This record gives sequence, C-alpha cells and structure tokens, in this order.
Amino acid sequence: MYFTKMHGLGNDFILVNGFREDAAAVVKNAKKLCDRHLGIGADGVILALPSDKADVKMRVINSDGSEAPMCGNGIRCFARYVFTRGIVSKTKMSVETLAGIMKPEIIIIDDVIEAVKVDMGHYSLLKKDVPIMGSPDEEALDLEVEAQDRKYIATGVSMGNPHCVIFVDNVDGVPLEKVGPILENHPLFPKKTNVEFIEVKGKDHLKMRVWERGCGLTLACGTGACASAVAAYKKGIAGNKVKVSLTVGDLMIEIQDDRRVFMTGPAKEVYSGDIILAGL
Ligand SMILES: N[C@@H](CCC[C@H](N)C(=O)O)C(=O)O
Repeated sequence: MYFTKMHGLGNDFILVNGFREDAAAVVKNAKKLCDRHLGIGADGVILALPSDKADVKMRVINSDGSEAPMCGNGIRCFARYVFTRGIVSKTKMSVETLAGIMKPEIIIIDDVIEAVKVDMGHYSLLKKDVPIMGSPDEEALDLEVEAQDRKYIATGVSMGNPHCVIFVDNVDGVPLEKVGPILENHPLFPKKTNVEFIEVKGKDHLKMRVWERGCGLTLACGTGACASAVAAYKKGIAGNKVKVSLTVGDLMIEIQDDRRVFMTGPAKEVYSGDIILAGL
C-alpha cells in the first residue's frame, strides 16, 4: 500500500489514495498502521474516496481504530494531498465527510502552498447535537464535570464531532494524561468526547491543549480549536476572530453570525512510502 505521511501542527496522519488502494484493508489495519513502534505511526489514517455528493470523500480513522466524522487538521492535509496528487484539480473544493460537506480552499502564494482555509460548516451547542445527556434542546453551557476529585466547568460543542471545552488559568498545569481519559469517557457524553483545556490570553488569543477521543494526547486538534473558539465566543470571553495557539503553532478561527466556522492553518507533507499490510 502506498501512503503519504502528513501533519497539521504536529497532528499527524497517514494519507491513502482509496481510488487505488484497498480501502477496506486500510480501515481494518488502521490501528496497526498508527502504532508508533510497530507501524508507520500517526494519530489517524485518512482515506480519499470517490463521492457522488462532492468533489471527493474523506474517511478518518482514529489511532484506536474508531471512525471519526470529521477532522480539522486532517481535512487541511487531505485537501493538500488530493490537490497535489491531481485527484481534485480545483483549489476550492467540496469534501464529503460523515459530518456533512466541508469546503477547503488551498491558499497558494508565489507557487507555494502556504495554508488551507476550511469552511467547517455550522457549530452547535445543543445537547442533542454534541451529544450530551439531558434536555436535548438545551445548550451545553456551564456543565459540571469531575475528574480526579476536581470539578471543572465545561462547554459542550459539536463541530460534527463532540467537544468538551474547559477554561483554566494555566493550561500547562493541567494533568491532561490523567484527566483526559476520564473526561473522554465521562457518562455525560454517550459517544465519548474530545477534551480541550483553554487558557485565555486575550479577546483574540487562546492557548489550547487537547486530549482526543480515540487518539489520546495529540499536539493539535482543528475541530477542537474551532469548538474552543466557539465556546469562548458564546461565553463573551473572546470575539469572533481568534488565534488558537497549539504546541507547535497557531490556527486562525473565524465564527460567522450564521454559526458557520472558518479555520485557517498549515498542512505539511513529510514523506511517502509503501508498506505490506500483511506484514503488520
Ligand atoms: N485531530 C482532529 C480530530 C480527529 C477526530 C477526533 N479524534 C474524534 O474522534 O472526534 C482534528 O484536527 O479535528
């Protein structure tokens, strides 16, 4: 199987051309492929597939083998991958995902791909959409969650996938390896959740650390950055345009009045190779 290793701010993926490779075998072996000791190593596997609803279809498999409806850093890498491979020849494209049609745009300056801007669709705070237990039509603001004998106040946000956003004074002081898995599997979230801890640096600047559903600690999460910007905006902590700083760089997030969210950030190619799936 031929693959390309890519990353968005250190959130890394194995990209596979499902037009040519055996997609079912890739999905079946995703967990092994993501193993950092026994496989290629990545936070997820992303497949490019034909679509009858958009220019191309994206499937995302987390490093534990579960399928994710959407991936923000992943879709920027995906857009760069399908564009540079000639699978899609337009810089503005539509991508079918399990969370709906997303619209990435490749930003080229002086013949160099500088960034990818993505129309990430609409956010929702409704408990039925995230999903979160409780009154389905209520917004998931000020939820009380507990982990390791500490109570946190969380905001639940759907960006097509579930997020639990928690504001703290010092993001580096959070024992994420310990509280992350507890909150990921908290009974309030029937489909589990991604967990973002946020330190507010200013009205237009957030600092974020993330524990991802199905992956654990990752260096960045695009949907998580969008969800965090939405939570900060809804709580009046930040404006509608914010920079979200992750471990190795920043994402720019813009929220429109119609609840549409735009994310802009880098997508880097690292290397390509081939692997014998039967040998894993
Ligand atoms: N890294 C991603 C999110 C990937 C999916 C997530 N782990 C889930 O299961 O919802 C991003 O950049 O958004």
